[in-house]
Amino acid sequence: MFRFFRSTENQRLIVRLVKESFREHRFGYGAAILSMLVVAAMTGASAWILREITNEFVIYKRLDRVNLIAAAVAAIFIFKGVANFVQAYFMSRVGNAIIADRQRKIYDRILAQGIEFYHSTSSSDLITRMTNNAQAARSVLDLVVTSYVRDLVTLIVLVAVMVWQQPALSLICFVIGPVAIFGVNRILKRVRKIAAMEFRSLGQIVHVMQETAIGVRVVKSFNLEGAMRKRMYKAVSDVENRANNIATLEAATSPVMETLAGLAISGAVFVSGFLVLQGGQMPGNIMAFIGALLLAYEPAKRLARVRISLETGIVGVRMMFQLADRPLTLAEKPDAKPLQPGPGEIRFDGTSFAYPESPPVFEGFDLTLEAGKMTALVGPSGSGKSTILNLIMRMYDPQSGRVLFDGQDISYATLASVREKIAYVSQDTFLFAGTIMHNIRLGRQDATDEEVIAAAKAANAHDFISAMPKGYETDVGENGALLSGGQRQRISIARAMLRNAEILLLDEATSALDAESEALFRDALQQLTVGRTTIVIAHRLSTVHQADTIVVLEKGKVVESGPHKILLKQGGLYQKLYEYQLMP
Ligand SMILES: Nc1ncnc2c1ncn2[C@@H]1O[C@H](COP(=O)(O)OP(=O)(O)OP(=O)(O)O)[C@@H](O)[C@H]1O
Repeated sequence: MFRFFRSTENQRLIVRLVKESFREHRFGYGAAILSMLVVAAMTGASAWILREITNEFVIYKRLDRVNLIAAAVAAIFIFKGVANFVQAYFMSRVGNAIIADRQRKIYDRILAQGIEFYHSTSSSDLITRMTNNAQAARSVLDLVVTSYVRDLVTLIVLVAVMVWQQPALSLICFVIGPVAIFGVNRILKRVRKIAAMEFRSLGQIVHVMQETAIGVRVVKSFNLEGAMRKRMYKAVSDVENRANNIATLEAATSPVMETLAGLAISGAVFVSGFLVLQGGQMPGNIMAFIGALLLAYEPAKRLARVRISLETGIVGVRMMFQLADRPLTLAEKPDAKPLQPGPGEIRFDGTSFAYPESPPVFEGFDLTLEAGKMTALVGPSGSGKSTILNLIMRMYDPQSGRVLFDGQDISYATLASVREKIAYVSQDTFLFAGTIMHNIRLGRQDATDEEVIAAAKAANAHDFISAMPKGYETDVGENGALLSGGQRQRISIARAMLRNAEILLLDEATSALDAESEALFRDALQQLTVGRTTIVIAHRLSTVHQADTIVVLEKGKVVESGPHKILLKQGGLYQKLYEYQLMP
């Protein structure tokens, strides 16, 4: 136990966890700790009463004390029972509250992170953290409180009883204790290593499960069941083996402890025999001593093993704090102000940008996107089209230069005010679990049912929605799996319609829609773009025709810009792309 406090990293983690949690749950922990003290005192009293029973009944033959002592025994156990209940009640209340608090905190932190964080962290890792780390925090706190308060105080009380009754005999405990701690510590290092590996394997199980569910079409069509099964079985066996290893190591502490306890108790019994039979000691004192020694065994065993039990939980707590301490990849400036309304002009002014650990995409990039007009971005793959949308949405901040909305630098604005101005229709439409009504309403959460229906009508989605048996209350399935690609796209347009934002960003879908769906989609889009600053990554000839300006990008530079007809006549990159790439 004492060595535990020398392990500085674990100590730091636990002190931080205890500080944060005790601050928030003062009352619950206070009540639990008080009742633990009562439990400890009652355990001491139950050893003590053995002395009274033996001396008063056997030696002094005091019939008049029988009632009193019997009542005292009953009182000790009733008090102990009630205190145990109070302790368990508050510990589980606080424990559950801690899991909930931690999950909220972990989620808030993940949610506050910028998109870069999500690119560098696997979703299975996040899911495992959410479930495991909060649980780990609870187990560590439970262990710390029960071991270092209940068990430690019980042990101190019992040792006090022992010393009081038989000071010389008590020395046995002071010899055996350190030997036990030394034996257990040797096992500890191995447990630590295995616990970390077990966590990684758990993450792997979630990861493979997720890939199976998301990639089910590929898994089935390429007959990948065997390969996936192999990966899953390996992860499952890894967890099984590691859990077995930890259990074996934990169990290995038992023979050590039992042997030492056996030696201590038999030594004490041996010496006591002489003390009573030849030394004239009162047998009651010896009974109280042996009683205390026997009662001390369980809390002492738990205390000696506490570090091993803590090890698995600490892995999760460490990960939880790593997440909490990870700086936000994109944070608002402390004095960030909301953007003022304006017509919706967007300007890149000497903007330089590179993704983390990647070469620059833009260097000193200038571009003005006119308010209320439609600009189509075209260019070869990797030329920077999606990056322009990312910078407008402020998914990233440029390393130098500015992105301005109506003359206001968006990196000094609040994130919410930037995103409020934008409606984004992405190529891979994402629908959330729930009904069609719910999914469209995500565009503007205070919209009435009538407004949602109006948006769906404008997006040419109303007819197919009404034709469904449950209409707007139809469940879309996971990520809209129960709808067709064209239907999903029109729902995402309805969502953007409802948002009614100044700026519309459109990563136009390349997926082949049938002719009718495409016509409906294009028509819906046309309605959506009226009067808004629209920037579209164009893959369709029709969209390029519709655009007021076409900006042709190549390797992060604007190489041509202007209306379709003029660019086509110039015979440059646009004409080439138009002929080879954009022709349907
Ligand atoms: N998250 C990222 N991290 C690192 N590099 C990235 C990231 N996203 C894009 N890039 C790189 O930035 C450059 C510009 O990519 P961008 O996605 O803007 O091109 P694009 O013109 O939209 O291409 P496409 O038409 O293929 O979608 C490319 O070289 C790409 O490899």
